[in-house]
Amino acid sequence: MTSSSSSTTKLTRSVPFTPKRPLSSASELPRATTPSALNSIKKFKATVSSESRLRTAAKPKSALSGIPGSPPKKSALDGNRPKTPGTPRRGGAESPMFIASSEMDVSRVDPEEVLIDYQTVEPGDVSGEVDESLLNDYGREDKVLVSVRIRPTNSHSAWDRSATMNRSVKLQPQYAKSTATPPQEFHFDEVLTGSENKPIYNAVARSHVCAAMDGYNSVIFAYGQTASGKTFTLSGSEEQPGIIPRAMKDVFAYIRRTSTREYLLRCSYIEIYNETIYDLLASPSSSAAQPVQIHGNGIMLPLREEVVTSLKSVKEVLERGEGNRRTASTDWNERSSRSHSVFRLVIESRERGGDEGESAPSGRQTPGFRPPTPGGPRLQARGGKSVQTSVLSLIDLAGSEKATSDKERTREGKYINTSLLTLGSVIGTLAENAAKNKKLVVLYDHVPYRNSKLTRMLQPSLSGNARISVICTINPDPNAVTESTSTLLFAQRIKKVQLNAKKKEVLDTDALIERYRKEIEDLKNKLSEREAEAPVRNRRLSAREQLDESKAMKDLNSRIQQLTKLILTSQTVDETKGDESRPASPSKVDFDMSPYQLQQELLAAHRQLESQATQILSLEATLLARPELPPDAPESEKDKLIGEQSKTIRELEIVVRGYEDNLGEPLRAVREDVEREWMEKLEVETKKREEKEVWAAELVKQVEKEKKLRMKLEEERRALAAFVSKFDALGLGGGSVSPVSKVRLPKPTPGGATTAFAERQQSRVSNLNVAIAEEDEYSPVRIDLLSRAKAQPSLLEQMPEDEWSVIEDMSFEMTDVVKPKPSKAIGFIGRRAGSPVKEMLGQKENIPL
Ligand SMILES: Nc1ncnc2c1ncn2[C@@H]1O[C@H](COP(=O)(O)OP(=O)(O)OP(=O)(O)O)[C@@H](O)[C@H]1O
Repeated sequence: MTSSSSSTTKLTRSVPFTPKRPLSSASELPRATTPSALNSIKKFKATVSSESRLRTAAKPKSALSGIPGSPPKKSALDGNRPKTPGTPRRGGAESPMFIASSEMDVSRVDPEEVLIDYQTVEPGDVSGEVDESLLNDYGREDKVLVSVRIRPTNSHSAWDRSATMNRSVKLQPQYAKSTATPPQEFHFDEVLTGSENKPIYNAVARSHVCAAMDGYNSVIFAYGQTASGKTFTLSGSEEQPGIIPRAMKDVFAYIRRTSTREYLLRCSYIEIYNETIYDLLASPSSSAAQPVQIHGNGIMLPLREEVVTSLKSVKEVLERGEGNRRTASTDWNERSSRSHSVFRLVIESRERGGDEGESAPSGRQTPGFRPPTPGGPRLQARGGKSVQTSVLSLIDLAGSEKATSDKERTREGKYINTSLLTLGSVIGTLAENAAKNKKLVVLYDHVPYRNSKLTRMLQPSLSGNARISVICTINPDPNAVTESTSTLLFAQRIKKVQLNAKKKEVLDTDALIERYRKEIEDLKNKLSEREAEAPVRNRRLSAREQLDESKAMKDLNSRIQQLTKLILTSQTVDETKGDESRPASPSKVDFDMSPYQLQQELLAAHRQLESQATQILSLEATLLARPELPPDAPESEKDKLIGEQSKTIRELEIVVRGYEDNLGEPLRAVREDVEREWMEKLEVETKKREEKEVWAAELVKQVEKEKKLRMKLEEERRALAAFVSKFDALGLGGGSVSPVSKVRLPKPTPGGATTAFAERQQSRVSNLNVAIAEEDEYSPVRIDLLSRAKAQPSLLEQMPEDEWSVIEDMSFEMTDVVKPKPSKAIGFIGRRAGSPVKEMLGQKENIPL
């Protein structure tokens, strides 16, 4: 924390910087030692002050000289933990202290890079190197630590910060509104600049992180105009990790080095967008359906809190929350935070050893940190174990801004500006009240906390129960002088706010760590009871029951292990690291695997189980963290709770219904498509069928007709046969010689009666076909009859052969003697039959041919 000369030296070197938006054009002194990652950043040079007044006076070279690789300072090794700022030496105070909300922006964090494992923590990053005198100073004054960070610029800076020991900033006279009065000079704890985040963290945040680990609520927030560098300061970049990743690294480093205590960490991540609080760790749908509400004493519900046991798990939480954050491109910032974001780490800790049957390990001591004595002598005397609960809140406020060209951005800007304005007036009132307090005025002004979600959430912290560090970021461009002045005035006001943070160190049976510890003890007792009874009991039990019993004992054991794992100690923190380096589990069991590989497989499986168990416990914790109403609570409160829960259920139902509808819709659409397609096909088929039915009816009609014709023909055939018989009788009868008898009937020849008859038949069929054709040109019957007519043998052909033989016998020859005379009747048939048979047949008028 101490701003040493070394750090100063470092900071005064020119630092590269490329603002994402074109702020200015000129560049100042480029820095040769710039990390390559910052290549895209335009170069600039700015002098930096990272020293505080007292620090400079007391220890010109201290903590910051202990950058990576530096050995711990002697004072640290003495075991005298430096006091965190504002620490009131009132150990064991039981005054109620509630969790304050906190905000932080992680949008630029690359956890992979910044969340370095605690084992690789550089000595310079260890909290123990914080300068004790500095911490004492901040603690004694109980003031907010106010720093200003001037963003590097490529153009001319409107602000001069080198006036007074780099702790003050003054507007250059040529940019002042009036030349009559010289510009005001602003004084702060730190006035910093440059693109390096490490000195910023050391100067403005480290002491507060340590204070949180020591049991004080701590709030660190960045305030300033949009695009002035708030997110860069809190989250940083891959090359320049900001306060959040550095703070998390310090938390684990602190645990690793504090062998006398055990810790339980859980974190949450929220954002305030358009005056609604969203849980960034819940799914976006449930977070939207059920926004977080602030209840009495700043308690937020429903809020998802996740137990974290390693930097890796913090990284996961940060990544998840970051993914859900709202950022957008504005006129001033390519990726502007459109909401206030709060990352909170709840730290529960208690002294190790004693009732949990563990002795304090002989681990390394945090350099410069004396193990805390929880509860103080009073609690110790009671024989209880006090639990410390504190919250570290890291807040990235959305930037104050003018109206933008985008309608939606302007609407967001309105909410942002309103909440920042409320924050300003709250701070103003608090500062006035602090002044009145000094003057022993009893009547205080009302503080308008409730005028915005942000101030409501910050109420517990702002009303004094937290260590606060504010980093006000300003854009040094001459065209941003108005906004920068406004930011500096805010910073000046907040400096006057009086704090009185206290540790919450009580016999808290509700603390999660205590509940877990208690559960572990109960489980251990159960396990040892079972183990003691095992020899006797096993004799009575069947093999099956013995198996069940051993499984139950295994379950007990694994639950104990899971719970134990959540409680972090200087030793388990190391174990967590070990777990993370294990290889991933192979998906299939390979019997050719070596025993070592199998063991690794087993370990990976165990790890997976444990992480699931951790998740379950985390959820249990969330469940338990919900407020419980005592049985004697007023009915109105019960009704309110029931009402809220029913509302939640209803909202969830709506969400579920929405999902169902969304799922059902495509199915309905598919069904309709299929039905439509098949309906069309069905219609076509129905039409075809109807046509075929008509066709079939026509066929039946024609067949009937044909049948009738056939019957007629049959009659004719019979008549003809009868006639032929009669004719035969005529030819053979009486023995008398008649002119006829002299006639020798010729055998029918193809050119004779048979042919004539066949021709007639053919002609009849043709006539018939013509008739049909006239009726229906396309009648199937016509075609059928034609084909049949061709295939149909003539009546004579159908005549049995023996009958033909009769006719053959009857055959006669036409002689000149008996030459039939042409008659009308004969003429009737004679037009086509020239044979004698035809002529004779033609005499039979009743035979239609
Ligand atoms: N000290 C700095 N050194 C180098 N780059 C910086 C610095 N401060 C800000 N920047 C760059 O300027 C741009 C805007 O910064 P940043 O997003 O942090 O602004 P902001 O105040 O968070 O804006 P908003 O309120 O709109 O979210 C970013 O590209 C960032 O990397």
